[in-house]
Amino acid sequence: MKKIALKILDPRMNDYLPAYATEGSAGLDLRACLDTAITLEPGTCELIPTGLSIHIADPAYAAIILPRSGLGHKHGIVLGNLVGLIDSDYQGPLMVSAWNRGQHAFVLQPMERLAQLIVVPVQHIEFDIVCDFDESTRGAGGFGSTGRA
Ligand SMILES: O=c1ccn([C@H]2C[C@H](O)[C@@H](COP(=O)(O)OP(=O)(O)OP(=O)(O)O)O2)c(=O)[nH]1
Ligand SMILES: [Mg+2]
Repeated sequence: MKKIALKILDPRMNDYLPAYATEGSAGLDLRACLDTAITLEPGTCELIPTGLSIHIADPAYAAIILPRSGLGHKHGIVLGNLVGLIDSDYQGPLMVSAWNRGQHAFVLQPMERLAQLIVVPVQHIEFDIVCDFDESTRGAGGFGSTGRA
């Protein structure tokens, strides 16, 4: 298994280290490392510390922060940046932008699971500047060009 350096910024996180909930889980839950509950009013966005920092170090990997489906679907709590991208050279605190896109205030409790982190492979590329592409079946068709049903 790939090892990634993890720094525990808040000692309370020792009891809440991110772990895969099941053998097949893709995501590691990230918690709201707060001292007191905060209320996310509808339409507002708050940057929430996770109490952790990671250094992936290997440019062939990145981490992605995603919403939790239950919070997003039932309570409207998603991410202010929609998706968070953690660069392999980032060493700062892992933060979650919590956005209440719903109609009701949401009280976020200290240490509540707020979002999830996945680690994904990344392919660095270089560009080969061309005037024309080799023709593909799709060509420039997009945005529904293949129909709906
Ligand atoms: O949800 C997020 C998104 C980003 N980050 C951290 C890790 C990431 O490596 C860094 C920069 O993120 P990004 O490149 O998406 O933001 P930017 O607005 O382009 O900032 P920068 O100019 O620092 O790259 O911020 C988080 O902690 N949480
Ligand atoms: Mg950036």
